[in-house]
Amino acid sequence: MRTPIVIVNFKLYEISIARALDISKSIEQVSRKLGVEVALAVPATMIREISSNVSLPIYAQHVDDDQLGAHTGSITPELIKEAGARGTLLNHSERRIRLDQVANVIERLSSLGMDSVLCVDRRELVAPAALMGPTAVLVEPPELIGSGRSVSKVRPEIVSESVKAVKVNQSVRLIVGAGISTYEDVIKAMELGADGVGAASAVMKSNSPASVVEEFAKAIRDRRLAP
Ligand SMILES: O=C(CO)COP(=O)(O)O
Repeated sequence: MRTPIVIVNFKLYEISIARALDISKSIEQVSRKLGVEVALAVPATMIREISSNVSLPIYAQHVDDDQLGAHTGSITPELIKEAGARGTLLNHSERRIRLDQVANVIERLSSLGMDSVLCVDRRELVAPAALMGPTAVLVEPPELIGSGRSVSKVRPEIVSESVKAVKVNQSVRLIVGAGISTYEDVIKAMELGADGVGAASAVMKSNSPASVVEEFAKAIRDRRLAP
């Protein structure tokens, strides 16, 4: 995973693959223009089409720990890799997995050379999550998700304390999300030491998703250029 990074979680805000592909291509142009890494977490049914047409890292939004065999409806690390994904969100507050499966799924993803973004809902879980060795920990207080009130603005201590906590494992990045909506939200997160931001509704509910991502990317670029 290249950081700093913007992870756009499409969630279920778009069900048309054609429209999701248009959004992805326009975000790809922004990423290229500003030289800022952007990953897209898309519904599993869209991974193949979008990863085949967009050079950005495409992530799944969830994977199961099921093994090959008699399992119905499972989405596994092997399946999303076959579809062209470079990684996945894991244990998102809207799609939890059993805690006893997290370490094994991270190991399976790592053995496939895939990124794992392990989601936690509070700063106290950042250190234990980092010790499981994911690529990144994404901390998102559920009460702020979809609120338009950003964690970096209304709960900056969650960001600063998570930045400290993640250092128990030097190889793990710290990404923050929930309510991230503006240039200022992103630059504040970066100033507090985050390696990136995760966002969904501000991007996907906008009439111009790429324009919102452009503001986020400008904040990351400007922070990088700051003395
Ligand atoms: O869940 C999130 C990203 O995974 C954050 O959602 P919002 O950006 O809509 O607050």
